[in-house]
Amino acid sequence: MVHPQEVDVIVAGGGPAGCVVAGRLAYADPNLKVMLIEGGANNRDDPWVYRPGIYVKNMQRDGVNDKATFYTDTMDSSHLRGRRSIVPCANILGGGSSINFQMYTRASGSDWDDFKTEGWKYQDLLPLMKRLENYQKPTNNDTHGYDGPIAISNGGSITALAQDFLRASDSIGVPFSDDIQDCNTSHGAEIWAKYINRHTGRRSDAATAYVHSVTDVQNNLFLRTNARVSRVIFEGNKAVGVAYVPSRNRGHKGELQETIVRARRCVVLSSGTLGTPQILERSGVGDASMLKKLGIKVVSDLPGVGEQYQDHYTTLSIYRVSQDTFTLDDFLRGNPDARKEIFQEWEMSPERARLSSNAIDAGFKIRPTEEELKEMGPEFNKLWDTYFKDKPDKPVMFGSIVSGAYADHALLPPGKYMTMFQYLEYPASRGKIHIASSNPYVEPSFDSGFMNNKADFAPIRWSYKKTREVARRMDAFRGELTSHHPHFHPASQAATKDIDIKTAKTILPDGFTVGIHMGTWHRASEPYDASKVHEDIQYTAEDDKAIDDWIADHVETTWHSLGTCAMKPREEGGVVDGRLNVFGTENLKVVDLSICPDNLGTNTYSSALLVGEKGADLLAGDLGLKVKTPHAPVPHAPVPKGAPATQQLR
Ligand SMILES: Cc1cc2nc3c(=O)[nH]c(=O)nc-3n(C[C@H](O)[C@H](O)[C@H](O)COP(=O)(O)OP(=O)(O)OC[C@H]3O[C@@H](n4cnc5c(N)ncnc54)[C@H](O)[C@@H]3O)c2cc1C
Repeated sequence: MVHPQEVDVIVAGGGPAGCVVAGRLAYADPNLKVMLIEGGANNRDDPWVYRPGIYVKNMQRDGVNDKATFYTDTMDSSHLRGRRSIVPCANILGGGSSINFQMYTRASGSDWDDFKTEGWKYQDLLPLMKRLENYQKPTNNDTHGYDGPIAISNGGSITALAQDFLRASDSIGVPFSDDIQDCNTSHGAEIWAKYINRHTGRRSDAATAYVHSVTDVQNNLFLRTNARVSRVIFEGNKAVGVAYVPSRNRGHKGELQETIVRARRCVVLSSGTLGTPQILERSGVGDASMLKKLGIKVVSDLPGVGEQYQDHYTTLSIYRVSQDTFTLDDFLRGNPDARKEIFQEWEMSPERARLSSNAIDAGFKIRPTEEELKEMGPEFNKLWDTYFKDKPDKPVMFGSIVSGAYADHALLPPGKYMTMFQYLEYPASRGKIHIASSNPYVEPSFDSGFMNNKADFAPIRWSYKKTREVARRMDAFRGELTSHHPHFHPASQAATKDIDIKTAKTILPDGFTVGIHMGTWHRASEPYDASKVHEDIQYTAEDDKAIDDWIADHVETTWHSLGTCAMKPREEGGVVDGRLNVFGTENLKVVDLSICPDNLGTNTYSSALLVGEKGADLLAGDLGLKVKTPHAPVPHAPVPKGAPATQQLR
């Protein structure tokens, strides 16, 4: 296909939101010329993308074929005890949806109402939430959709650890529910669904669903990959095109080699929360004084660009499990037999293979009780009163279980593990990102802002205790991997204990040192006793301090960046209006998670798709078009004979 130098609409960035906009518009009108420009490689039919269970590999950083860009704090953070945090974000077509962990959750209804923007209320958005889904699970509420391009299911397998987790959660007061993604439930546990098509076993990424589906049947959607958009081209304040450069700056002795493509109708920026503000600033949209210092001509003075960066915060704690539990550890270690078995299983029947899963099979949303709130200190209580108290649909924390260690296995002792993820859903902390040069190859200045508001410590501390109580009550539990827990004083009642000697002997039956008794390095757990009644661990103020230090040392991104180009009034630091138009410009929209003026209590793929759907409708409205449903047939998603009612028919 010959690439035109001028099209109707340019979409800069091929993440979920960008794929939805480009795909929906191109499908709406075969005469409309749409170009999607993506900084990373094409994801089409890449087995390292579509096989769900190998997602952790995407977090390896080898500098050769990285599927992620790794943003590191520019300065040491005093809130992280001198550490710099790292935020990986996607660098591949499909954006986060090509490399993410495929966990399906949705925001609470009040999250959207809190945007306080006409047309963005929960009830306005519900039809679009349904439009995007091909929900492949049974459900008892009317919030899901069945005819959309994005498949959601339990994947090819669910490990036994999930049931163990759900039973133990129930015993500590988190009840089981068959769907806590109804945009309303804020305290409950469930089998965690996945962005996996249950009929093919493949990841349901946004590029396959929205873009490849259209390029298979029409020729008006032009795709450029490995091309980094450096800036928007303006005539006056009207966007008329973009300039892009090769993503890798290897040729031309480091000189900028820009290619220009013109857009007759609109330029849409969808380069994600960390990419979009950089493009805006390089184009002259941002804080005027900062831009002038960098020698950039100001098009629109918007000091809010790049500010109010938000994420969710993850801590993870790792536990030992019995040797007869199925976990992915041997596969993740690269054990040749485990690898062969799991890959072969996928080749034979991907729809029910263990690789057709992310091994994150269960999770919960939780809110504290009155009693627990009292222990959470004044900073969090203040936030509770203003932010959570009157919004009963907002959870404070998520927790989920991984059947295996989410860690570098070269650094772990032999054995089997489970990981508890704790996610803070509405942090009060804020960060920022700004360019340091007009050159698109120069690293930006980044401050993740993690934990810079003290109110964020108490809920994470609370959820660490909660997930630990769940783990201790699970049948598979065989101790704590002490390196991945707070360093409590050894004499504390809360001190962690590693594997029990009986289980240790099943790991290394011929080991001469298993169970040697020195009393210092290793504190063994009691042997497993199925009839034991567990009392909650009591924590002292010193123990709480140990947990807070551990949080500062280890809290990480949840890869849910949002908020740097907020949709709110200009005088309040807003960057876009309710129709996603950039203030002070014409023909320029932002459509990605950077537009969120407040946080969303969810793993954010669902929200990025929803913002994309809303953006597609708004742009279609501007162009006098209407989005067509159902969307073009999704490649590799055939409907088997005797398709159940929840599968889309084609
Ligand atoms: C490792 C990881 C795990 C995650 N796990 C989950 C999960 O389990 N469940 C869930 O719901 N969500 C998850 N997420 C979050 C979810 O994937 C993101 O919220 C979502 O992808 C955001 O969509 P977006 O369109 O706003 O931006 P992005 O996905 O960030 O897409 C932006 C795109 O723009 C491209 N780009 C950037 N700059 C430029 C430029 N200058 N020129 C051209 N292209 C550019 C990037 O390469 C990228 O493809 C995860 C994300 C990551 C990274």
